[in-house]
Amino acid sequence: MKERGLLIVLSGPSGVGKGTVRKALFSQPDIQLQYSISVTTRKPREGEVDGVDYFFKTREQFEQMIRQNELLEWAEYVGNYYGTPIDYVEKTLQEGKDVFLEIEVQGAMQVRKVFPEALFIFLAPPSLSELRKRIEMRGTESEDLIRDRLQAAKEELEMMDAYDYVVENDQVELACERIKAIVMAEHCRRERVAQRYKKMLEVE
Ligand SMILES: Nc1nc2c(ncn2[C@@H]2O[C@H](COP(=O)(O)OP(=O)(O)O)[C@@H](O)[C@H]2O)c(=O)[nH]1
Ligand SMILES: Nc1ncnc2c1ncn2[C@@H]1O[C@H](COP(=O)(O)OP(=O)(O)O)[C@@H](O)[C@H]1O
Repeated sequence: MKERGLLIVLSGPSGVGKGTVRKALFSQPDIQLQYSISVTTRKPREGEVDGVDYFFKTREQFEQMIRQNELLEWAEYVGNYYGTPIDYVEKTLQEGKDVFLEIEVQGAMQVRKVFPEALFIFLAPPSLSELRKRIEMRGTESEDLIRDRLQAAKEELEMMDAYDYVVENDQVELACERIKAIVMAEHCRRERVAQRYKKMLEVE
């Protein structure tokens, strides 16, 4: 039977650079990850494509997915729903591939209940003022929404101790290298545990 893939969960406040770091990570030839596309009721930003960045749904459609147990986790964040379709995650892990979730903290805590063996990484900003600068620089949100997201950021930062690793996103390339090192180390650890277990069974 094929070994199950590793589930990797990346969280961090809005504007910290999750999307940017993830894209850098996915362009690296020496690490193969499968991105789980989330469902959201948020309106698409300019340039976002349905089925690539998110599956964009109405609130009714989203609530139906909740009722039909189609989501591994979901949360309401700054007035919109976000959730992870469970089928893709389950199927891909079973194929032995690593799955990468980029989700906020409430959802991450729900994932931990279902997949305690997943790897939880929190991407942290160098400072709150740098975080504000990055959200403003991106220019996708109004002043009101920036304020709400910064408020949510403060609550999210309080949750970082619940993660296995905290990675600072001071520079994109460095953050990307750190995450890569964590994933590779976790693979080695799992391999060692599996081998020890196998040996133990051989002896008995
Ligand atoms: N719980 C949960 N959060 C998600 C999911 N997809 C995205 N998010 C998070 O929702 C928050 C808002 O996402 P978005 O509106 O795209 O803003 P951005 O992170 O500032 O680009 C971010 O923290 C995302 O990581 C999901 O499927 N479930
Ligand atoms: N290490 C970094 N240094 C400076 N700017 C960054 C860094 N990482 C990301 N950014 C910029 O910050 C803004 C928010 O990044 P984004 O990836 O959209 O964040 P998130 O997905 O966490 O909301 C973007 O304009 C991005 O180019």
